[in-house]
Amino acid sequence: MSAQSQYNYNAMQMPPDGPRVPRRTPMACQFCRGRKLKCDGVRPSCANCNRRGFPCVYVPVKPLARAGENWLIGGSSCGVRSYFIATRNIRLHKITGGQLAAKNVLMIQPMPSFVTTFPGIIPRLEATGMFRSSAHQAPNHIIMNEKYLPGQGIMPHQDGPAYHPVVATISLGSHTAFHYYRYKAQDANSIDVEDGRIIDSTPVLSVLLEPRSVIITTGNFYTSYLHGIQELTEDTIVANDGINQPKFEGLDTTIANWKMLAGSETRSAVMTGGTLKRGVRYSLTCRDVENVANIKSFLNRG
Ligand SMILES: O=C(O)CCC(=O)C(=O)O
Ligand SMILES: [Fe+2]
Repeated sequence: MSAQSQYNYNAMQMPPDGPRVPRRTPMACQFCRGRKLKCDGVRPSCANCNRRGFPCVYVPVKPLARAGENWLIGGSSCGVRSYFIATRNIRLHKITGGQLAAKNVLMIQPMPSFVTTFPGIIPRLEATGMFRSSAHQAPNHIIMNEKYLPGQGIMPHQDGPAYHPVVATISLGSHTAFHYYRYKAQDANSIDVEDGRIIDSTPVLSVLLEPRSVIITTGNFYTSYLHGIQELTEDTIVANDGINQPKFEGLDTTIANWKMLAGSETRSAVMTGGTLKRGVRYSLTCRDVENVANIKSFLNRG
C-alpha cells in the first residue's frame, strides 16, 4: 500500500450562506468529478475513493462570506472579539461547550450566539456531513485560537482521544500554511520528540488554508498523524510549472489543495509563484466531545 493510500484526508470550504436547501443528489467528491464517476457522496470517504485508498475530498461551493468573517472577528458587539475582551483572555481560549473534566467528560455550557446564529458556524459544519458519525452529529466544543500574529505558529501535535476523531478548523483573517506530519525513527531530520517518538520534519501533506475556509481532519490524519503551523511571517510558493505541482519553498510536499483555492492572490501564487504575507489569523477548532454532563447533574451524582 502506498503511503498516500493510508491517509483519509478531507478538506473543504464552507457551504454558502443562507438557509440550507435539502440536496436531492449527493455532492460528488473531487476525484469522482475529475474522472466523471458516479459518486455516492458518502462522508468521510466515498466508495470509489475508499476502494482505491485515495484521500476523499469534497469541496462545497462557496467560502464563508466576508460579512460573516467580519461579524466574527471585526469587533462587533456580538462577535468573538467582544467575548475575548469580556473574558480577558489573550491567546488560547475555549470559547464554548464548557470545560473538559475527568475522564474526558465535557461539562456542557451553552454556545454563544455567534456560533449558533449568523454566520451559522454550527449549521454549516453539520451541512458538510463530516460530523454524521459523531455522538451529537455536530461540534459541541469550540476552541478559539486568538490570535496568530505573523511569525507565530503551532508545534506539530495531535488533538488526542478526548474528542470524536473529526476536527473542523476554520481560518479567519489571514491565510496560513498547515502541515501534517508523521512519527518516524530517529535521524538527522528529526524535529521533535514527543513521548519518546520522533516527528519527521518533512510533512506528509501540506495545505494552504485561505481565510474563511475550513479544513476537516479525520481518520488516520486525526488518529495517527500530527498537524502544525510553522512560525513564518510569509509563505513563499514555488509555482506549478506544468510538471511539478506547487510547493511551499523549502518543502518537497505538493500543496494538496492548490486546485481548490478561491482567492485571486492565493490562486496566482500557486500558478505563477509568489510570497503571501501572513496577517493576523484567528482560528476556530470545532470538535464533538462524546461524553457530556451538565454541572447540575454532575453535582447531584454526588
Ligand atoms: O489554528 C489552527 O489552525 C490549529 C489549531 C489546532 O491545531 C488546535 O487548536 O488544536
Ligand atoms: Fe490541533
